Amino acid sequence: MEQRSKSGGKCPVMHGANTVQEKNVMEWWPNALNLDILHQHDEKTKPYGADFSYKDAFLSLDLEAVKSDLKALMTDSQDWWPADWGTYGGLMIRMAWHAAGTYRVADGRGGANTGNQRFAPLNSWPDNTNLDKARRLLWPIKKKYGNALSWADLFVLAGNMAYESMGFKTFGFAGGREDIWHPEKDINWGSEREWLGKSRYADASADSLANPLAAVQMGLIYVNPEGVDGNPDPLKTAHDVRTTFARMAMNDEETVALTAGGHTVGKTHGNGLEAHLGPNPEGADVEEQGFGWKNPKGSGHGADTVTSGLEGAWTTTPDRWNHTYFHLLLNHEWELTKSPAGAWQWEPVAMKEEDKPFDAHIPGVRRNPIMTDADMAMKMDPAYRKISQRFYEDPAYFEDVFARAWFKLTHRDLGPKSRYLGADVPQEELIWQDPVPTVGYTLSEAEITALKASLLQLDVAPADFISTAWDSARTFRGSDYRGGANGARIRLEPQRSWEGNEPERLERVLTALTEFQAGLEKKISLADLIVLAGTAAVEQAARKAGVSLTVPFSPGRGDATAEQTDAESFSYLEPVHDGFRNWLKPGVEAKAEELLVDRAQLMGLTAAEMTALVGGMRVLGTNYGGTEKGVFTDRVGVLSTDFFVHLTDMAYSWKSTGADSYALVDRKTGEEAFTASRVDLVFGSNSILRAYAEYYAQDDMAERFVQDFCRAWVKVMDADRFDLK
Ligand code: HEM
Repeated sequence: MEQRSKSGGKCPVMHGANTVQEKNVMEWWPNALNLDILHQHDEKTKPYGADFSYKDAFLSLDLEAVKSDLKALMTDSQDWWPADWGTYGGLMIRMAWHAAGTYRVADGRGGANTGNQRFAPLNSWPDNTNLDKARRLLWPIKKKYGNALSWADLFVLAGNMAYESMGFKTFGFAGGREDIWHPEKDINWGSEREWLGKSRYADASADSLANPLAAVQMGLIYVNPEGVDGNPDPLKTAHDVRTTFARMAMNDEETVALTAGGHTVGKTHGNGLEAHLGPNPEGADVEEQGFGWKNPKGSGHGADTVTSGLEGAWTTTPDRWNHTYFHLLLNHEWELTKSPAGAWQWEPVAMKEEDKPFDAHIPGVRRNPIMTDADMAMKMDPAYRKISQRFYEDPAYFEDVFARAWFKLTHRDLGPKSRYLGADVPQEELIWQDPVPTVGYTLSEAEITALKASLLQLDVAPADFISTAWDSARTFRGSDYRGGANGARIRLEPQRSWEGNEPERLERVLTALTEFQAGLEKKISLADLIVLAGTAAVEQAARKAGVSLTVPFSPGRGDATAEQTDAESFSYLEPVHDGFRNWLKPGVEAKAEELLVDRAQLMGLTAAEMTALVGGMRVLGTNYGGTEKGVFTDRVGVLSTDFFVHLTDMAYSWKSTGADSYALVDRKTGEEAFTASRVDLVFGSNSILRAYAEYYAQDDMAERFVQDFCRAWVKVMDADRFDLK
């Protein structure tokens, strides 16, 4: 940019960088479909080769050595960022909590699973102030253990070891979080262009926070510690806390436990003015080397630290695990005061000296403890108060609830237990892990072939087998590895009643498969049979297109029971659209093509795979409700490229025939040849999707298309088979 202005337009040769950074090509069309999200975290961004297995690398790690190094680090205070009371425990726990706390159950995105705190925007969120120091303190350990320990795993493990070094026994630790190498493009952090702008609640009394967002202001992990929009009022804050923690799948009890267990140790920092802090890491000068929030006051650290602007510790002994949080909160009167930085906080009206914590850096000096507005909510909100009282009276119970909630917080987006790695994985099976029983059988190729033939003899339309297998698998989302065909939860509530699963058709297919299962000598799970039947039908459709191939099938899925299924939590996986089966629930306002791409991203599909699957499903007769819309073929059930061929054929023109209704009109006769939905037309109108559609419409692509469709099919069916990976 500067180069061009300096040259005054005289020199036609651009010196230096030839790529223009300031404007992304697509910014000209702000409403264009974002297909980029399908290609994020491409192999090209990864510094190691495609054959690197983080799983193998992690399993080679001496976890006990890492843990003892981390414990030693907690009390090894560095002059460049001195530890409060000689321990980094509080700082490391806050870092782990902020890494995990971005998780939202609505779309499964965010969370601790990717190490995304290293990148913008999270590395520079106002709420993450000074966590750049926490990460840099960890660098020697990351450097020492290298690729065998991801940043993502290290963040969580550091939080655990912080607790252990301070005397709290954690519930366990599982590794397996693979780092990403650039920020996610798929996470909606909110549309604001201003940090800490107005609260996202249009009305504090209403539940108006748009899903999937789980923070009330841009740049916060959850709520404003000073109160809604910075106005202290613990009851209003309680409402914000309840909504936002529920977005992270935490109930009231877990919420109180987490807040209290978190604030049992460490402190807030506000010994100076936040306004004087330098730019955040992403915006800071090069000599800051990735650090941000340079603090001009005094030493800039230690006793002078400015983070949130609040100042003080919550408990009597914040350098170690203790049980004074509820004692101080519940047994004292608290009044509103301002920190040295001018932030609202609560301090006790009166308190015995020995109940007060020592200053973090000046020996022998005691300070008033403080509470944020959120802590006060734990006392003032009636439901939270009851829980706080119970925890106060039964510290062992509190410890158990907190240990479990901390484990859930930091492990939820790692997915089911089959993805957990390492010797510290807890034995106990937890309902939020969506457990699926393991099966003991194997199937030979001959057995699979025989089963497929018998399944196709059943009185079920092949398209119904395909739809059922698809519906059982399509709930999978790679954002938190939930959903999928494994477990056969499509036969349980709430899934079997979901509108998108066409309950009546589903019932028919399930009844046929259950009877078939009962007649088998070998016990085979329904989850396997659902996928196998769909796969057999796909193979048959391929054969009808003249392509004979065996679609790989990996047996080994289990059938989960209702007791193993958290029905409420599964309701988040309910589809409101399925662009593959050409369905948009009436009343859903989002653009169908955006929903399609979002779903494809969650399923881990590339744009080409998404295109192949849409094109294939259109000709297989799997449209929702058996509709004709988007079926551009007169040979339904043949895995042909007809959808693409007709879509790109200039013999037809398009016209709109109503809401989400279009027709393909024969230019010569003027007759409507096929009817279409908006999603169908997008494959002809969006330049990128059209490129894929044209690719498959080429004369020599029929066989290749069948192969691609089948590969993508297997990818979807096996998306949740972590046991195979
Ligand atoms: C209810 C919502 C919460 C609010 C509003 C809140 C707010 C805050 C604030 C303002 C700070 C001070 C940061 C600083 O100035 O250094 C802080 C620190 C801290 N928070 Fe929270 N927090 C919440 C929940 C949690 C949870 C769930 C945990 C962990 C389970 C947690 C763990 C910590 C820890 C350990 C610190 C101390 C950091 C240090 O010593 O440097 N907080 N929190």
